[in-house]
Amino acid sequence: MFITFEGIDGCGKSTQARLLFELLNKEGGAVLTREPGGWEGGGTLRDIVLSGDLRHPWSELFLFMLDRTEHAARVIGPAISEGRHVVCERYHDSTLAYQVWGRGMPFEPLRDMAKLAALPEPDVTLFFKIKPALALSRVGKRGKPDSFEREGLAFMEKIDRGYRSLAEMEPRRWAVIECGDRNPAEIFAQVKDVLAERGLPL
Ligand SMILES: Nc1ncnc2c1ncn2[C@@H]1O[C@H](COP(=O)(O)OP(=O)(O)OP(=O)(O)O)[C@@H](O)[C@H]1O
Ligand SMILES: Cc1cn([C@H]2C[C@H](O)[C@@H](COP(=O)(O)O)O2)c(=O)[nH]c1=O
Repeated sequence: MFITFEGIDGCGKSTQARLLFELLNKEGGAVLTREPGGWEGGGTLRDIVLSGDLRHPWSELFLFMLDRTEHAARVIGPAISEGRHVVCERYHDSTLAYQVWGRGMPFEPLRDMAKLAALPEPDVTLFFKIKPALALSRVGKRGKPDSFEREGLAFMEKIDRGYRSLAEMEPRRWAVIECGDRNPAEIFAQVKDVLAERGLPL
């Protein structure tokens, strides 16, 4: 199964993705990956796109797409073909939430890029829904924020609206995980319930 994890910065995706990966990988074979940068060579691209140095929104978009197409070709596609479970932090929906709702780029052309590039479609997308102020307060306690985290609360509220809209558009693929102020174990229990409902009992 190809499972993507989505949500604003600091929502808890990495924490939950790791818990799921550890469970799925008990007998080996599962893949835990992320965007941007989840392929050999992707680290440099990640540094550039998160640096805040790019001057045109389309440069940012093209770098995220370049990262994704290589990631799909080198990591995600082969793993799916081998029948492995793939747990991926962020995927094309991050582009829709951040570049469309966040940066104001056009929805339909960006949505259609995934089909044009023949990207693998996720079986399930988990949206970790959290109050933007709470997520940002967690991000603030971490080290140096990246360029998106530095955009602040109003920006994260736009991204949050984007994710809510995307989840409403495709309820068969998306599952909303209400994080509230629950601890990681409580949230993970809901992740397992949702995946069981979607055909992956854990
Ligand atoms: N349920 C939770 N309750 C309290 N703190 C949490 C919870 N889940 C994660 N955290 C903490 O919040 C911070 C952000 O969590 P995490 O890195 O998992 O989020 P993320 O969505 O992957 O963030 P980003 O997208 O910015 O990398 C971390 O310090 C993590 O330990
Ligand atoms: C894939 C992707 C990511 N982003 C943004 C979202 C985050 O602010 C950063 C990635 O940082 P994280 O700590 O790994 O979550 O990049 C984006 O704007 N568009 C995308 O397609």
